[in-house]
Amino acid sequence: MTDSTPIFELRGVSFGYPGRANILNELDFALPRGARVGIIGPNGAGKTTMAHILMGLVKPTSGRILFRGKAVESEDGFVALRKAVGLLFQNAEDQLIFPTVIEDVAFGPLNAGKSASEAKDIALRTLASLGLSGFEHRVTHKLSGGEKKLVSLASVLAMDPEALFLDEPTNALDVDTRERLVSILNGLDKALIIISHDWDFLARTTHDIYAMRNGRVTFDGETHAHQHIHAHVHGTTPHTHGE
Ligand SMILES: Nc1ncnc2c1ncn2[C@@H]1O[C@H](COP(=O)(O)OP(=O)(O)OP(=O)(O)O)[C@@H](O)[C@H]1O
Repeated sequence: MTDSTPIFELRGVSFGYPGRANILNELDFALPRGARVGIIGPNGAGKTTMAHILMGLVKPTSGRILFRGKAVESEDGFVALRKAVGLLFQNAEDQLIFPTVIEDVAFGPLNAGKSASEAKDIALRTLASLGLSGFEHRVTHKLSGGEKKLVSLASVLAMDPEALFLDEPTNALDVDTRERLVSILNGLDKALIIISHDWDFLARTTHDIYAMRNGRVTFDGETHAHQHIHAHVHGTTPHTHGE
């Protein structure tokens, strides 16, 4: 692997759910090291499915997944990929499976072979880095939606992945929690790939925008130069960031 080898690649990936037409058609996508990428596309376009195929949770009908330049051909390969690329699920409930916060956040490090005390230390440090000190003994299912999202993120960051894949992270977040997420993500030295309908969020956290259409992902431009519409001082007038 060289510095220019992407962290992961999807090559010629096609997929359709049983009995339905293909939603991914010969899709190609690569995430370079250190890249910060947004993915947009209409509801039902297949963005979440693409994320799940990458992580080995759904098997493509055809095509290949490469991790650090090598084809992933076994569950062990996907285990290694999932350590390096942390997926933040669209629904925090899919991520948080234990009764308490500390158990959820320590699970990844424990599973990766850390001792119980090392895993606990990592979990406490990760929670503190997200402003969640004191949350460790909270009951997970009693947290608010925004708190669950941040604890989910802590459980992913505790694995210290090289890249984060976030699936619609701002859904149902209030303004303050969304702002917190922007500043957390901008403080991370990691590659990012973010699926979102939230233009303003993508403009503030990513550099390149890709669009999913007709089962493929294509480069749509740099975020700062992208014309778009969102709730903003510009109202609904299309504008360029930096204006
Ligand atoms: N397990 C499943 N079985 C059958 N169809 C499914 C399944 N999961 C998703 N789909 C369908 O596949 C299509 C793509 O879904 P997917 O969640 O990947 O889209 P998306 O681009 O992430 O959409 P959104 O922006 O609404 O989250 C949708 O029509 C969805 O209903």
